[in-house]
Amino acid sequence: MNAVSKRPFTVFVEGNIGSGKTTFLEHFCQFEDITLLTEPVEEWRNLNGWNLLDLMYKDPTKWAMAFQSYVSLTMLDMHCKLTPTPVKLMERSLYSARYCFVEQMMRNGTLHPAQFAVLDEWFRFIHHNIPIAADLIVYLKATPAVAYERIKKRARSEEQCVPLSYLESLHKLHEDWLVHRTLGECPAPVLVLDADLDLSQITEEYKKSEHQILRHAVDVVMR
Ligand SMILES: Cc1cc2cn([C@H]3C[C@H](O)[C@@H](CO)O3)c(=O)nc2[nH]1
Repeated sequence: MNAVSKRPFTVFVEGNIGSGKTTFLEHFCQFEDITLLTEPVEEWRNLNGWNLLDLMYKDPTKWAMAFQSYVSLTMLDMHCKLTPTPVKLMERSLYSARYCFVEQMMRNGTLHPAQFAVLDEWFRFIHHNIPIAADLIVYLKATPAVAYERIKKRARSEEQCVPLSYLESLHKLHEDWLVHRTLGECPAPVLVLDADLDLSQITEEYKKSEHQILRHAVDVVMR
């Protein structure tokens, strides 16, 4: 009788550009009972030699559709990845793809309504036909000004042209989706963390999520 493998406790780590998701995920590297799936930015920067991220930021109206189509494919790949561990932490999801980034690009006219309709249809089809598990959403809530400063400091070349106004509208979409619940569907309970805290204080903030996450990682003795 082969053991029926329970699906892993799945966490989406959501937040604006520069909200500190990578730093948050690195905090959980220490636990071997957790599989970390970080955002496949390197795949977006090199698809058969094409840097779709750069193309999108350089000419959004021309490349947003191709970029968001590919982002959705890579996110679906992450959702479908089988993990050997009882806990799976994903950076972002098909939900933030649809309700934050695609929504933002439709509202600011970067995506033509017909292009938006195609991306929305893909999202609906996947959402209704492929089980995309979520047990908890950790929302790293950062004020746009703090996120903006971090982006400048991180200096990812493609992002240097991202204006504060873009972060402000993305922030509002995250708030509507995860806090006010006025946009789209929220697939799991949301734990909001204060992502404005700087590195020294933020580890304390992370510990708030440790309990909710690690209690599903069988071999970790709680501190
Ligand atoms: C799901 C999803 C993630 C994601 C990231 N991005 C951008 C924001 C950042 O500049 C970079 C890495 O997150 O990619 C985007 O435009 N659309 C996205 N959709």
